[in-house]
Amino acid sequence: MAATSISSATNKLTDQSPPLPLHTTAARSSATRLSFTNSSISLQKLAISASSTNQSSRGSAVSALKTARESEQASKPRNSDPAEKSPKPTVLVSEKLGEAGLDLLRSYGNVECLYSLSPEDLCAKIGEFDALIVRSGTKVTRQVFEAAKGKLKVVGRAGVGIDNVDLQAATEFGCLVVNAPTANTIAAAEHGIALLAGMARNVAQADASMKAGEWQRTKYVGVSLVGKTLAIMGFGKVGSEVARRAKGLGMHVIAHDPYAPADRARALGVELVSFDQAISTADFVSLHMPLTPTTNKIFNDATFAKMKKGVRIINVARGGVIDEDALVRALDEGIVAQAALDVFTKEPPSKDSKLVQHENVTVTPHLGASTKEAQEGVAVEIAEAVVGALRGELSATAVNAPMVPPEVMSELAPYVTLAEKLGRLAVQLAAGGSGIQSVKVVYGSSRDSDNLDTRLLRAMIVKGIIEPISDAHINLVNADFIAKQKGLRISEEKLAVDSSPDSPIDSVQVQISNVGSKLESALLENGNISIEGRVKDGMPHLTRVGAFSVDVSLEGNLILCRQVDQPGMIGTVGNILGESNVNVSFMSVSRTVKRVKAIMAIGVDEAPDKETLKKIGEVPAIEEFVFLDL
Ligand SMILES: NC(=O)c1ccc[n+]([C@@H]2O[C@H](COP(=O)([O-])OP(=O)(O)OC[C@H]3O[C@@H](n4cnc5c(N)ncnc54)[C@H](O)[C@@H]3O)[C@@H](O)[C@H]2O)c1
Ligand SMILES: O=C(O)[C@H](O)COP(=O)(O)O
Repeated sequence: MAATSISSATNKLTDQSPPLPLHTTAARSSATRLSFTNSSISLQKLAISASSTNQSSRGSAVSALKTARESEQASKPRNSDPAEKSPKPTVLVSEKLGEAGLDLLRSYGNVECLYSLSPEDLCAKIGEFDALIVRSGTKVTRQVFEAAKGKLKVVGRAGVGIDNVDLQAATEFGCLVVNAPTANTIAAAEHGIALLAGMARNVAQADASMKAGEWQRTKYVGVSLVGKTLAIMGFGKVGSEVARRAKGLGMHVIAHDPYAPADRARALGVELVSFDQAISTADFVSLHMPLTPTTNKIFNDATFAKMKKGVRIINVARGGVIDEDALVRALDEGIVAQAALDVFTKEPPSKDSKLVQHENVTVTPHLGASTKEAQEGVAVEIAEAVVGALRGELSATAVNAPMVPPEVMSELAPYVTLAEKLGRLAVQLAAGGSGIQSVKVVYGSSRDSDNLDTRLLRAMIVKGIIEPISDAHINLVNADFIAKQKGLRISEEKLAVDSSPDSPIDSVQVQISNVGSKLESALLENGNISIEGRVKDGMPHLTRVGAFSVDVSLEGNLILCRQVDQPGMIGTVGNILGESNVNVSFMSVSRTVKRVKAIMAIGVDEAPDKETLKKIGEVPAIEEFVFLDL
C-alpha cells in the first residue's frame, strides 16, 4: 500500500493556498449552471447548511450537518425542505432588482427592498437579514459583516463584478458570496460596441451640439472602424462577445488575457498577444478585465506612453483599472484621441471631474448591464443563486467557496458526518485541546489522488476539531481560513487500498501530532493520536483507536477503556451502565495479547453521570478510560 500526498490539483485548498480559492475569472468563465435533482439537493445541503447555522449554538451547527440518515429523509421532494417549515429567511435587496427575481425571492423568504440606504443605515439594518442582494452601488464592507453578527449567510451580487464586496471579510465570517455572471454579458458587450461606434463618429458630441442649436458638419468628422485594430484587454465573457461583434464590423481583433485559452480565441479569429503588443499596436483598446489588486490602475502614464498616438479607449469594465488622472494627461497630450467610459473609479464621479468634462470623452453612467432583458435575467439568476444558498445548496456561482460538483457531493455525503465526528473525537482525545497544531488526515481509497476531491471532508474534520474548543462556527466557506488563523496545519495523504472503486473512500484516519493523549491507547508508536473510521451501511463507524481495531457506530456518546483482558469485563461495565439507566448501543472489544491487554469501545445513548463514570474508573482491571461526546 503506497501513501501519496494529495496533490493540489485535486485539493484546491491546501495549507499553502490563500484562505480560499476566490474565483478566478478564467475559471468562472467556463462555469456552468448546475441543475440539481431532488436527491442531490439534500446532499448538497450537507456542505452549505453548515454556513446557514453560523450564528447558532454548537449543537445546532452540528445538527445542521445532517447525518446520513437525515440526509436520506432530506432527499424527499423539494417541498419537504425543513427550512420551509422554520421561519422564512429574510432577504434585503439594496438596489433595484427585476420583478421576476423579486417574485422568486418572495416565494421563498421575506423580502425587503431598501434602495437608498447609507453605509451606516446598512450596518444598522443588516443584522436582521439572512441574505443581502446588491448591484455595484452598495459597498459590502467588513463593517457590514461585523454588524451582521453572523446572521448574514449569503451576499448575492446581481451582476458580475464583485469588487464592491469584501470577499476576505465574507470568507472570515463564513458568509457565502454568489454572483450572476452570465445574464448581462451581451448587454455589456452591446454597450461596448455602442460606445466604440458612437465615439468613432462623435455621436454624443454632435447630438449635444445640435441640441445647442449648432450644425457642425466638419467639426464632427469621425474615423472608420473597418480594417482598424481593436485590442480586447480581458478575453472573458464580455470581451469575447465584443470581439465577435467587432469582427462583424470588419475590425482586426487582437486580445490580451493571461488566462484565456488560445483555442477559444482562435475559434473567433482573434489572436492572443502580450499586454505590450496589444496596447502598442491597437487603434482601439477595449477594457474587459475585472478590477483586482493586479489590474488596479493597470492603464497609467507608463502604459499610455506605449500606446499608438491617437489611440481610442473604451471602458465598460471597471473605472479603477485606469488611472484617471493619467488618462486626462494622455488625452491632453493627444496620445489618447478619445475615450468612451461607462465606469469610473468613484461612482458617481464628481460633477467637476476633468475626465467627465473632457471634450474628447464620451460618458455613460454605468449602463453596461442596463437593458430590460439583462436586468430581468440578472434578477432571476441572482435570486436562484441566493435561494439555493439559503436552502443549503452549493451554488455554481459561489465566488468565495470551492465549487464542489453535485456528483462529488453526492458521493461524499456519507463521509461528511464521519469526517466531522472523527475530528470531534480526535480533539477530545488530545490532552489540552487548544495546543493542537498539526493534523494529518489519511484517506484509504482505491482511487487515484486526481479522482479524489477531499475539500469537503477536510472542512468537516476542521469543523470537528475546532468547534469544540473555540467559539468559531465553521463551514465550507471559512474552514481553511479559520484553521490557518488558529495555527492548525492540516496535511492530507491518500493511501492506496484495494477496495471497490465505486466507493470513493474506504477509510479516514485522523492523526494529531505533538500532543499528549487522555487515552494512551490512542497513541501510535510515533506518538501521534490516531483514530480511524469507515462508513458501514451508510453509518459512520469508529474502526480503529491507536493500534487497536474496534467497531462501534458513531452515534450518541462513546466510552473507550483499556483493561486487562480477563473474563467478566463486558458484564461489569455493562452492569454499571445499566444500573444508571444508560443504554448501550454498540460494544466492541479488541485485544493485543490474550489475557494481557484489551480495549473496549462502548457506544451509549445517554451521557453517564459523573458517579457512573467514577465507578467505571474504579473497576480494578480498567487501566484507563475516556468518555467522549460525539
Ligand atoms: N459596465 C457594466 O455594466 C458591466 C457589465 C458586465 C460586466 N462588467 C465588467 O466587465 C468585466 C468583464 O466581465 P466578464 O463577465 O467578461 O468577466 P469574465 O470573468 O468572464 O472575464 C474577465 C476576463 O479578464 C481576464 N483577466 C483577468 N486579469 C487580467 C489581466 N491582468 N489582463 C487581462 N485580462 C485579465 C480573465 O482571465 C477573464 O478572462 C468585469 O470587470 C465586470 O465587472 C461591467
Ligand atoms: O459587473 C457588472 O455586472 C456590471 O458592472 C453591472 O453593474 P450594475 O449591476 O451595478 O449595473
